[in-house]
Amino acid sequence: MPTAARDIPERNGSAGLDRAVSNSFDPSNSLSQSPTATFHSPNQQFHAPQRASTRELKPFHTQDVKVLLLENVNQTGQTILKKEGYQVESLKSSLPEDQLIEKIKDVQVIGIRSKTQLTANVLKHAKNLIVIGCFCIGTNQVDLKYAANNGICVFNSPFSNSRSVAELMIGEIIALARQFAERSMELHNGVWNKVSNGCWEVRGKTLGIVGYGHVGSQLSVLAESMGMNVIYYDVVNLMGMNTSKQVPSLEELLKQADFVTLHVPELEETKNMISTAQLEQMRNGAYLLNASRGSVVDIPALIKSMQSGKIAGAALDVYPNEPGGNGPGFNNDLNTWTEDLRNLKNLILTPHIGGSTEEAQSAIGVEVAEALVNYVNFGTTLQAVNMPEVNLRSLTLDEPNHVRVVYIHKNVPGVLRRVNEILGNHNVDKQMTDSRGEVAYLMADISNVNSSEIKNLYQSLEDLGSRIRTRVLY
Ligand SMILES: NC(=O)C1=CN([C@@H]2O[C@H](COP(=O)(O)OP(=O)(O)OC[C@H]3O[C@@H](n4cnc5c(N)ncnc54)[C@H](O)[C@@H]3O)[C@@H](O)[C@H]2O)C=CC1
Ligand SMILES: O=C(O)C(=O)COP(=O)(O)O
Repeated sequence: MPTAARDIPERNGSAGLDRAVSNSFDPSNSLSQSPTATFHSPNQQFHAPQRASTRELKPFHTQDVKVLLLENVNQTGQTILKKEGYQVESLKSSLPEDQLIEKIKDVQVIGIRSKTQLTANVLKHAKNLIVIGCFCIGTNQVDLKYAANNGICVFNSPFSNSRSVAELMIGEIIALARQFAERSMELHNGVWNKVSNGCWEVRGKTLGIVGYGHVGSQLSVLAESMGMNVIYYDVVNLMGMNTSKQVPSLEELLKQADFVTLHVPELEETKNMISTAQLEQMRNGAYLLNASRGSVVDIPALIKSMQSGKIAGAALDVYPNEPGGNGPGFNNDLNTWTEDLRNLKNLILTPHIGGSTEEAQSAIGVEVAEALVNYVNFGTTLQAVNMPEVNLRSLTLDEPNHVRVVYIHKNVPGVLRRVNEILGNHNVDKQMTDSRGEVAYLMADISNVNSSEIKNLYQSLEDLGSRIRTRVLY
């Protein structure tokens, strides 16, 4: 388990508690001083949950907070984090594991997209890390359980790129039906090939959506507006948009659909969800689209089905292994079947760009960066994907000697009694606690705390056997 130093930045390898407490008690920033002299109200644009008269809470000087952003996180997100005073390093691509391990040792905050793998092996080196921001929808690239059990909160952006993915699917459905990519490639090579054979309108055709969540349901509306019939399969019973209809099994969907499009998360159950048997169940001359995760389709099986003519076309945006950055690299070294795939006709290959639009990326940048700031500065876990959602009304400027205690602990009996014995010498103004699996999250605002008492308060909580992480914000 991490030591106390995890929660607070270290310098020159020394444990950070003394420094954090003394740093936070810069004489000009003393709790005993006038609150208006000490605290200023947070910038409303970036602290949506806070109100104008609320007080900023900082665990340490914000300029000590180090943030590593990978995979070209949008400028909107970078701006928000820099405005807080955090030290932000932003790289355009992901990092190989050994370099990632070196970098992650230093930072309190990391921001990634779909490529960077934050496995238990990487996270065990992240001794100072308190929060991960996935600037995307998927969180399969993070070991969420390991993170929670080690007090690292994870946030994502649940729907800001859903529309972009749905629009890409619409473009690709028409492109496949008209063999558009093929004709364009031929003409780029100087070949005029005017054909109608095997080219169709999409009106009146059936679209089968697998996974009717944020992306699937958006796509459903767009497809119906082009006159397509929409059916969908999902493990959850969901109300269909407009006249779309849920079917009881994947097999039923595959038998009926002219176009099959996949929008499920990467899970054990969705691995190779479309393989030889499922491709056989599809209609002759049907089309397959995958913009979910590369593991969902058995690509060698798809190659065979396309070579035999059973599947008339496909569009792939995601692959089991994807390059770490832009440039050459989509070859057999990455996935052994890449050359066979590249040689197929009526196959649209895109480099995981489903969510890559200006609109989506700038919205995601704001959403995730705000969640990170609210977590670092205020302990708020609203919208967290691996921790219970806990928030308290903000402390105001009228509450000068207040401290916010955040205590992440093992979800075992008797912890609250012991925590409240420690907090009990002060007035607990408000408290919220919730649990998710093995981890519980407690937030309490307590009053009448002298600066000299904070270190003891922190240490007493740290000494409890149930402790995962303690943060004292004031
Ligand atoms: N290509 C790209 O750039 C992007 C890819 N994605 C991928 O698309 C996936 C879906 O995104 P959203 O629609 O936002 O997710 P979502 O969570 O809103 O919807 C997923 C749906 O799949 C269903 N589902 C789960 N397991 C299933 C199973 N075994 N069979 C059938 N249905 C199942 C769920 O019940 C849910 O309704 C994400 O998890 C992500 O991996 C998301 C955004 C961009
Ligand atoms: O949002 C997702 O889950 C995606 O797959 C998009 O990922 P990206 O941000 O483009 O790496």
